[in-house]
Amino acid sequence: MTTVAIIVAAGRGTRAGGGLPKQWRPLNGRPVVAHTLEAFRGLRRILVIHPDDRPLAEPLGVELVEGAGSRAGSVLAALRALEGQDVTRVLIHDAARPLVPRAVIDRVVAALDGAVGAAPALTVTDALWRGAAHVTGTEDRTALWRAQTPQGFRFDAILAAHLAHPGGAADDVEVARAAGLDVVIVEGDDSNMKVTWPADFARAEAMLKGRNMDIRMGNGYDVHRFGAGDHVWLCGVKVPHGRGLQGHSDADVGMHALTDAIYGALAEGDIGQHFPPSDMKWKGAESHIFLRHAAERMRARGFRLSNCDVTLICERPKIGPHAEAMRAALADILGVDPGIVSVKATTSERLGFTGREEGIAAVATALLVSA
Ligand SMILES: Nc1ccn([C@@H]2O[C@H](COP(=O)(O)OP(=O)(O)OP(=O)(O)O)[C@@H](O)[C@H]2O)c(=O)n1
Ligand SMILES: C[C@](O)(CO)[C@H](O)COP(=O)(O)O
Repeated sequence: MTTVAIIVAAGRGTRAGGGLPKQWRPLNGRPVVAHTLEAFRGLRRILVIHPDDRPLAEPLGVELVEGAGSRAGSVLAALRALEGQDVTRVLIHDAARPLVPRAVIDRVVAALDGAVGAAPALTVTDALWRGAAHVTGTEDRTALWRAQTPQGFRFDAILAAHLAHPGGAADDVEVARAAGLDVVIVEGDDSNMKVTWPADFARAEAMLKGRNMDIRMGNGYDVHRFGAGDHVWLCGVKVPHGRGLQGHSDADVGMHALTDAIYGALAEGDIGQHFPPSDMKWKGAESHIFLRHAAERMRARGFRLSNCDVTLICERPKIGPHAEAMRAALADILGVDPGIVSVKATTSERLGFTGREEGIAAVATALLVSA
């Protein structure tokens, strides 16, 4: 059983405007048609092009067929090119539908096991009105469908149907129906939109970004012991206290936990790996250096911070009066809005090392999303 995907891309995209025909314009950095072809990977693919677009199409490395002045003419050109090649089924798809989910393609293919033709569609969920500037009536929308592609057929049947058709059909299902072929409806998908108007590019890009979104969560934990001193650094704020925190750097336990949470989300180790305590260069270092580095790594990897949450665990100093300043300091270092930075504190009910005031612990979580 040989199934071939015919991707029709010979139109001029006049409604979309923008100079280059819509299928050659970029969507998230790649031509629309490159996304469409990728959706059919694993199948033999034929791309139907306008002769003027050959220089754009050749680098894609797929089989090319030159189309005609109408969509139906372009489809027929591909069908004729496949004649005598032992092709049993074809999936005819608009290049202008780059977001077709694999599940839709699979449903069409599966339905062809028991039918001559199969095509995806969606029910009409909005009311349908008649009229111009004013509503003059409402259409009955029961049994109405919004047609999508790929439209799949037994090869011989659809070739014969196209050869017999007088022209002017909206799609291949119309051609098939005119030849008396039965076409099964399978479930389509909202993301399988056809890029038709200028605003559709932004909509398709947003959908693509949502589909490819990478969400990363990381956590961090740190502890520093109390020693002599008259202040502690916590989340970038100098807090007066009867003792100080000991450490190789300025011992900002909250900032260290947050830095590790970001490294953790990136799966890039921890502070110790990036700034080894054995390296005297970092002796007494201000901890914003570490947090800035983690934030730079985050941005370089194409992520942004969705939110972060730091909890300081200590009996004293009391954190509440400083929490807002800490949020602002962390947000400033990270280059983000303080609204996505949380700093809070808890005691450990006088239990354990924090309860005995031997040191301060901090835990942090960070959520990163692809930018
Ligand atoms: N002569 C044609 C006309 C259309 N198509 C393809 O058929 C699909 C659906 O058509 P449509 O969205 O109408 O594309 P265009 O005809 O390019 O758009 P417009 O009508 O705005 O010019 C598109 O992938 C288009 O490239 C084709 O291969 N050959
Ligand atoms: C083939 C099609 O995409 C199915 O919905 C549609 O018929 C193409 O219509 P257009 O008028 O060429 O935009």
